Amino acid sequence: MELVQHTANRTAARVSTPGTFTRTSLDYHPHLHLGSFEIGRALGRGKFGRVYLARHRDSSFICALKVLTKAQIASEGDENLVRREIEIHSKLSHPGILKFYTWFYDATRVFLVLEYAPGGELFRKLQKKGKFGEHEAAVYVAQVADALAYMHKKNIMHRDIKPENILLGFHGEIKLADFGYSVHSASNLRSSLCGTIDYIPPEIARQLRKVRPGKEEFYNRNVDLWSLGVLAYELMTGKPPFEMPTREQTEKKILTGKVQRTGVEMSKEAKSFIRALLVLNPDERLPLDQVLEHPWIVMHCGRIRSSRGIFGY
Ligand SMILES: Nc1ncnc2c1ncn2[C@@H]1O[C@H](COP(=O)(O)OP(=O)(O)OP(=O)(O)O)[C@@H](O)[C@H]1O
Repeated sequence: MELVQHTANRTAARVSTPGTFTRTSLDYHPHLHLGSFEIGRALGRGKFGRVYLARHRDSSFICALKVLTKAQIASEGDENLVRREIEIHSKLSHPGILKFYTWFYDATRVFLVLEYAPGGELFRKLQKKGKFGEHEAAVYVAQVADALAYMHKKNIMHRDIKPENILLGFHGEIKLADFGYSVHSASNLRSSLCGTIDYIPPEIARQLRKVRPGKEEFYNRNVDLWSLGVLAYELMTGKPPFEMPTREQTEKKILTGKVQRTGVEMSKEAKSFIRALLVLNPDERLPLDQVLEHPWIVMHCGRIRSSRGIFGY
């Protein structure tokens, strides 16, 4: 399978804490091992290893097996990232979120048993099509908003919303994935740096640029609202709104909050939707419940009262 090429300036800034990888009792499955699965084609490659299509031999259940190499995790000092991905992902159950079934490990690898998303990455589909029409974009954005509303209710923020982290199910429905940067927002405030440069909100860009050295800048779950606005813009235009030739210029542009003009025609509802989310002050961004009530969403998806409504379950 051809591997996904991320655009050059889509580099992630990461902060990680060293530690050792140990199992958590949660969702650990003591009876599974690699031999329990028939391994099929490679679905893709991530930072720590490959993902394969797999079939559980006893039940014939089809799934995706994400194989992480412990040595690779350790060499990057990313044990906490992986531990967090498992802890958070295993707590989530929503039709718009890729299911995390279980995990196990051997001497050299950690295996995550995940729902198989046959539609692949939304990023690939966007690359192929160039951009989506407003209706298709609104349907995707509404589904992501619905999944985020579920996560935020559980006090978890995703922090890494972007088309690369949105997979597609059998019917083309979204399956939010990649919870390495997600975090419980019990205090509602976290100050670690994360995310991909095009999608980072100004409150994080400011930290990256150390505009206020010595002063710790906090952020909360409203980071996901900004990223949702970036997603809506990119799906409709094919380009993220603050994309610039260099990372530094992109960060500066994000801090202005002024989106690029494109030749792409957009309805006034779509513009108003993006404007309501790409707001510099995190507290003034359109809250998720109002996102689903926004005229742009309502005109394309109808009124969505619950996750049942949008996913038709
Ligand atoms: N459940 C799945 N169903 C179908 N394809 C998948 C699934 N999980 C991953 N993939 C494919 O495999 C690729 C690698 O996934 P993986 O989650 O390991 O890494 P990533 O998200 O691209 O990067 P990173 O390692 O930085 O998190 C994805 O880009 C996707 O194309």
